[in-house]
Amino acid sequence: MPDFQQTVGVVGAGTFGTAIANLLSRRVDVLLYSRNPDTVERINRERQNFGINLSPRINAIGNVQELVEKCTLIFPVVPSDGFRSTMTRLGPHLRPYHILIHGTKGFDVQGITPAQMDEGLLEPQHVSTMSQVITQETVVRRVGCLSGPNLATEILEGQPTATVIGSVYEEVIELGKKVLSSDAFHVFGNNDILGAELAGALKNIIAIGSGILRGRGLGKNLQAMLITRGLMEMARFGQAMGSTNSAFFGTAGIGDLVATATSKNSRNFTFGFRLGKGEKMADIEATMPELAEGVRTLKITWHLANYYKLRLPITQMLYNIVFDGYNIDKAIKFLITYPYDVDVDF
Ligand SMILES: NC(=O)C1=CN([C@@H]2O[C@H](COP(=O)(O)OP(=O)(O)OC[C@H]3O[C@@H](n4cnc5c(N)ncnc54)[C@H](O)[C@@H]3O)[C@@H](O)[C@H]2O)C=CC1
Ligand SMILES: O=C(CO)COP(=O)(O)O
Repeated sequence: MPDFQQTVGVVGAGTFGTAIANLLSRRVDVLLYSRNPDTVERINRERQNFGINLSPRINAIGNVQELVEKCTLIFPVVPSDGFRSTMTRLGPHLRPYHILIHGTKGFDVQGITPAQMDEGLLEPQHVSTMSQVITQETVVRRVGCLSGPNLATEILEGQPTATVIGSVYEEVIELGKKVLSSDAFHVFGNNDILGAELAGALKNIIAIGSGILRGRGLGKNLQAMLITRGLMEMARFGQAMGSTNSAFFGTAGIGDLVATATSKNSRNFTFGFRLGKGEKMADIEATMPELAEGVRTLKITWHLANYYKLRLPITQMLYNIVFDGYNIDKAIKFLITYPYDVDVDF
């Protein structure tokens, strides 16, 4: 494939969108979309975002139609609860020749009210991954996802890491590799896009748990066990949703799980850490402008696990702690004494 010369779009000028824009700017010109006109004006004036200097190849833009007309390849990187509305905004301008590779790690819920969900009425038909939302809301078919240990703060500092582009289309993987690969960013490809998306979303739940343990002052032994058993729960849930196990044991799974579940740069870990220190959910919510994705994912996963009749004790205890105020020390005791009888059980 010859060098890709076109301008590439990024939708969402948050920390990860900015990190992706900076990586892309090593190879291509980038248009970074923000829905906030003040953000667009500030980025273009200051040439900085989150205190990081932006490459001269990055320009902020507030007009979605212009972005879509100028860019064939677009990276949507907005939180999962705003993803569908973002796609409905882009949808009328997108054409079948567009390629979308998203970086969002969460689930979409549609066709059920929050109250109905709380009544236990959530079913798989209500839940979509972001790639599914793209194909539901737009004519674009060549879709991929980015998933891996990609803490935005580290990428913005220029630290090296790796990612996976999940897509059933080889050309999407190849194009993603072409525009993103560098000596600071290794890009793998995997045709199991569902597995990559599920792994990226589910690991945030375990990262919350790991943060709780750390906040409680507990050490590496227990953290290691949480990660080990947490990975099993992720894979088991993934199987129920139709993915293979393999994605959970690669860069998008164990790779991202270790990074997110051990880093104070992770919002999910930090959310858990603050819970573990004894802060109340409402106080944390009030001081986290964009709440950690894992909180939403935990609720959706717990309801779907009930639907599938899965036994996921860590997910269960985290749900009890986060949404019902269950005592953390009792939850830890429950898990330590849980009748796990097999070490590797899949
Ligand atoms: N921060 C990180 O280290 C990483 C984040 N991710 C994922 O990337 C996604 C975005 O995360 P961050 O950039 O960290 O979040 P952020 O909170 O820093 O930024 C989100 C951005 O999206 C914008 N936004 C929200 N709803 C929107 C909408 N409906 N239309 C247009 N823009 C909208 C917000 O204004 C904000 O600028 C999340 O799903 C997260 O899980 C993935 C890998 C690493
Ligand atoms: O996906 C992540 C890192 O790869 C998670 O980052 P956050 O916990 O900050 O959302």
